[in-house]
Amino acid sequence: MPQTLSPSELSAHNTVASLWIAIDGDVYDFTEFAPTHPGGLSVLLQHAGKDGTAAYNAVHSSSLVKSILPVSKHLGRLSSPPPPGSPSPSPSPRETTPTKPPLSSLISVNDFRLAAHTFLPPKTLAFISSAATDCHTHRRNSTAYSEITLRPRVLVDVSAPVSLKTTILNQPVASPIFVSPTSLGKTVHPDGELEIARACKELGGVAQIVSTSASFSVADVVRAAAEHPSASDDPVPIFLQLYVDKHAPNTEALLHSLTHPDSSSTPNNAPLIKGVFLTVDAPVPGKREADERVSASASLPPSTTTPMATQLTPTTDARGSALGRLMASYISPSLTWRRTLPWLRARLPPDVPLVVKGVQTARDALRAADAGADGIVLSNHGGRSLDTAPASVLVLLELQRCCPEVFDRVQVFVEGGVGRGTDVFKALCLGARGWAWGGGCFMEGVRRVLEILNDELVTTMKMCGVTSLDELHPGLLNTRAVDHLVPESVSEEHPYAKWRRSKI
Ligand SMILES: Cc1cc2nc3c(=O)[nH]c(=O)nc-3n(C[C@H](O)[C@H](O)[C@H](O)COP(=O)(O)O)c2cc1C
Repeated sequence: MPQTLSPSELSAHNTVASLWIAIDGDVYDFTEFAPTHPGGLSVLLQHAGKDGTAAYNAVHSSSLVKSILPVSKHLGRLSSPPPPGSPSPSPSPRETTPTKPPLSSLISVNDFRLAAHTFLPPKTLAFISSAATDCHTHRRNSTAYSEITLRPRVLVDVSAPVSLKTTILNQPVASPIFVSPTSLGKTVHPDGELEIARACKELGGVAQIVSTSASFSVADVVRAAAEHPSASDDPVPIFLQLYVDKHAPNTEALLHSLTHPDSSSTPNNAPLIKGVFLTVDAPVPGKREADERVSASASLPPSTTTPMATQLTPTTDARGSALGRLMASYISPSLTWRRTLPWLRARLPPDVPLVVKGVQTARDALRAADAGADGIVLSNHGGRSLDTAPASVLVLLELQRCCPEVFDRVQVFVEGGVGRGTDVFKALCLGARGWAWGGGCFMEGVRRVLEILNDELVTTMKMCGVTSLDELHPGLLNTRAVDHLVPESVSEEHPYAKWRRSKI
């Protein structure tokens, strides 16, 4: 006999920490599922603690909820189900004035992600948290790490302090963890990318990659870092993430301005950037349905300008309102290994490294090395581009299995799967030089997030019996649970399925 729950019991569970919704008279606990809801957490929050029957039935079949949630999450029957869509007795968090939780109460990256869902405006949230179609890659980026287990060494003296200092593309940095480019920083924080630069400085010089579609120019970001008072005087290495413009002269002008600045911007007219990360995993925008669904006018901050890219006004079209898609229409879809890399190389001073961001196979890692790239980022845009592309840590394993020599030819970085210090540890053990974090989602507390990740990395190292980054190696991991998912050769043929023209 199922338990009976009253509407007031239901209404008490109206937050990300405890998120219950009634559907067709049954009460379900969505708390664990909510962060991975393909339509976005914010939609579930709108119905948290209430009867969501009408909204649910408008988009889902009645059986779906039962197949998605385990039986244990079906909590019981609602005693007197209110008519669909009727207001709940107590207001949901969305109906009250949202307040930001104190930073000190957030102690993990996931805490930040959940907190963002409680106070960011719907459109901002949809833009930063959405991923492509069913979000499989987005999820697998992190679950693949959890399938890889650690092999700790015990009774090792780990009393020595751990230094995370290393180099990235010849630049000294305070940590192998650095900040990925995320566009339109102002949608999250009025100072957007400037705030990230300040945090990177306070942490003793963490590398920051600034998006072509950033809310501030690279020159502004460099200045913000330089002018920010901080106990550490170590410089913040700032890199440009490059989307090549359909109108190539725009890109040429941008690169020229960053590599040949006037003396008012940098001493000795040195390049403003320490390198260029060319993004190659988004020749066309991914289909991010949560972003398409929320109207462009839904509480978007007034300023969504991109000083380094073609200006566009977010709007709505027949496919929806995705900010990511509408703002990306300046990006060229016609880049190639043969034309684009030599063209870019010729436009950069020899000491400004070029990195290919978005490599997803061993074959393309070799192509990047052959094309003279200095580094590659194994990335799928955080699952925002092509759903069911492989989790990036699996591509790292693919390189180890199929073309280990590539680690001697280019610096290999990994990103995707915002997570834990243990994830960073695993990527470093597998030969990654650095691990980039998609910082845009949490601009507000970027310093604290980086501190948490660094702290978790150090704890993991000590628990595994190592006190220096040089001591990390694959033998500290057990990858058997995912080894069967890793391709066995760089061949681009399928291992057994053969293409044949139909004879029928
Ligand atoms: C809000 C947002 C904006 C992004 N903008 C860009 C961008 O302008 N250029 C780019 O190369 N990648 C962009 N990315 C992808 C990130 O650089 C990175 O690949 C991804 O966030 C890594 O996955 P993670 O978020 O799971 O750490 C963006 C990601 C997010 C979440």
